[in-house]
Amino acid sequence: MLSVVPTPITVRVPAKVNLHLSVGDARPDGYHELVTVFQALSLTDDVTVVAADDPAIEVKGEGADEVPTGPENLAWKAVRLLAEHCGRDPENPGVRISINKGIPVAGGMAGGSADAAATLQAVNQLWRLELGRDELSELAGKIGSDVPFSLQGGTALGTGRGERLVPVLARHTYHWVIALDREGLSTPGVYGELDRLRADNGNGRIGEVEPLLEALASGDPRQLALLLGNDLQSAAVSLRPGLRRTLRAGVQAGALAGVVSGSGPTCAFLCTDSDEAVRVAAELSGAGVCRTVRVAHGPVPGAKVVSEEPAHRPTPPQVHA
Ligand SMILES: C[C@@](CO)(OP(=O)(O)O)[C@H](O)COP(=O)(O)OP(=O)(O)OC[C@H]1O[C@@H](n2ccc(N)nc2=O)[C@H](O)[C@@H]1O
Ligand SMILES: Nc1ncnc2c1ncn2[C@@H]1O[C@H](COP(=O)(O)OP(=O)(O)O)[C@@H](O)[C@H]1O
Repeated sequence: MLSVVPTPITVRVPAKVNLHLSVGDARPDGYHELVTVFQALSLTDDVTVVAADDPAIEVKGEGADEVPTGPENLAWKAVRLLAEHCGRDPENPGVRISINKGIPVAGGMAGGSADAAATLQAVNQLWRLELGRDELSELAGKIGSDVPFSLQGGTALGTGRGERLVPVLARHTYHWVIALDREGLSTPGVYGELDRLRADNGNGRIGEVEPLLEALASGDPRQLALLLGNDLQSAAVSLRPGLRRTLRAGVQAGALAGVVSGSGPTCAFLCTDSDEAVRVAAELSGAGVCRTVRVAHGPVPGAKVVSEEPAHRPTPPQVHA
């Protein structure tokens, strides 16, 4: 009898930073209406899926210990949703998933969303579903507000919960220094803290998004730096006061500007060019204000298949007796 060696599929997927994150009031469903500009950065996770009788998930790399491997893992949610969508058994999807994390966990850089997006893309190919971009994006939005952007990548304007996207013209590659904190922050916790701060003292709001879109079209990082803004920053700083020091240290080290990424606690610093980013990263890493520092650039593409190789390549062919 002939059996086919299962072919694993690996998808690489980027982190994101919010260049602009304007948060409206809480809606009746508990979500906040957003106007945000996402940019996909070159910190990535790799997600590999392979057909297997015993479904399982394994997580390696940056912060792997903090990532659940059960049904709460967003990659599992993606597999179950796709199985339901195409009439397979969601309890027994016959897929094994391996995640190699380079995106900080609970860092406000959409790592879990990235893994869900990568899994949608990979399983779409594994099961030869041929779902198009719009259909995958609709499924992505059911998993989490950030998941459609992780699929799409680039630079995009997000509205609604953040799931409705329009691509944005970004003329330039931007160079970032990313400061990772010692411990994550909970996204609902940070939104809740913002509501509390606003109820207590009417906490200020960042301005309109149009000037930032113009700065992106001009391609001038100095202009963009002046316009980075995040309504969640005050809430993240309120929960993690040490971030104030981190933000100051990045600018003192020579970054054009710094901003808390999404719900934090990761801070992103925009630099004039790649050499300057390396220099700022070295100085910031010596300042003792964060766990570790990375250099990244953006925009980069969204979730993308990077390999479709045989799992164990004994010697070709892929079919054995
Ligand atoms: C803050 C942002 C900014 O891009 O990113 P992160 O910092 O998490 O990466 C996002 O809004 C996070 O999106 P995501 O992490 O996908 O959130 P979801 O799973 O959809 O929602 C988790 C919880 O966050 C809160 N939430 C999320 C999105 C939104 N527009 N309003 C909200 O209030 C709700 O409490 C919700 O229950
Ligand atoms: N594949 C995954 N990778 C990382 N975290 C995950 C994943 N699936 C579920 N989670 C959970 O989601 C929480 C938020 O993680 P993450 O998406 O990395 O951060 P953020 O929402 O701040 O961008 C984590 O604390 C973890 O418990």
